[in-house]
Amino acid sequence: MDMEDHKSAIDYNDKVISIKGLKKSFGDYHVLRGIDLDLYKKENLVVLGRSGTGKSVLIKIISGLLKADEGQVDVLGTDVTSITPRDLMELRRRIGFSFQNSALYDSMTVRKNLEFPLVRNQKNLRRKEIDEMVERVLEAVGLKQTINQMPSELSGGQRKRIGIARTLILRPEIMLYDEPTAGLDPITSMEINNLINRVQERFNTSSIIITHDLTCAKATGDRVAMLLDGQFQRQGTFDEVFASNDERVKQFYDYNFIN
Ligand SMILES: Nc1ncnc2c1ncn2[C@@H]1O[C@H](COP(=O)(O)OP(=O)(O)OP(=O)(O)O)[C@@H](O)[C@H]1O
Repeated sequence: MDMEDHKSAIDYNDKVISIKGLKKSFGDYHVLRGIDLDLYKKENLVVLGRSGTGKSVLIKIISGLLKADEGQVDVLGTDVTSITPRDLMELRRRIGFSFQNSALYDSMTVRKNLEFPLVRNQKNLRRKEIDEMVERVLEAVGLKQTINQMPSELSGGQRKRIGIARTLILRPEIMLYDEPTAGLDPITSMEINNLINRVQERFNTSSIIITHDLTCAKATGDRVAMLLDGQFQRQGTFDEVFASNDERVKQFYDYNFIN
């Protein structure tokens, strides 16, 4: 990392997400049973939880794709539980999604893939501005040399990084990463973890990182929150969360630490 890369200070006076008493059920199944969670400006928050505990449901509620049954969900100063469709669209532009299925367009070069969201969202950009923005995000993910390549010529890790670059080009204030290291080998995973941290520093983003890769959690999380039985039972630094005698926490640690 170069000299200008240093961890930006988290601003604990600025909550970008504030969730209180969030509940969500599907029929008789109570997935989220009273969630309280804050995300601060420039913070990386890792959400841990076993498969099926409601991590994706939580992200969908934050991004307005699912409605909460109860509770308050403030995102960038707006309550998404009572938002109009138009305001929701505006809000979504300020959020970057890095999801497992956010695939690149196979028939377009890296450059075209990166231009795509820009050209669609900001109609009046000049060629020079577009080129500069593409180069800036490519540089940020360390893949300038791939600009004219096709996605099929890239490794899985490189494709993931280009996907993150494509999200960054719209300058999101919040980044949501869903299983960012799933399916990647340990070294490639480490590169993605470093990138998540670099994005936070360079772009001053606040992030929620959903994972069950504990190496990723430890490397990226300023704070870790563990979802157990529909609630965040434990929140704190990685070490604080796992310094627990709770059998469920111990079990999670034993089965998920890949290294
Ligand atoms: N639209 C829906 N309708 C009915 N049930 C749903 C719906 N969405 C999610 N669920 C249920 O809610 C529970 C939590 O799902 P969710 O996808 O949030 O889990 P997760 O923690 O993200 O798990 P994973 O790590 O496997 O992705 C699951 O039991 C799922 O079947």
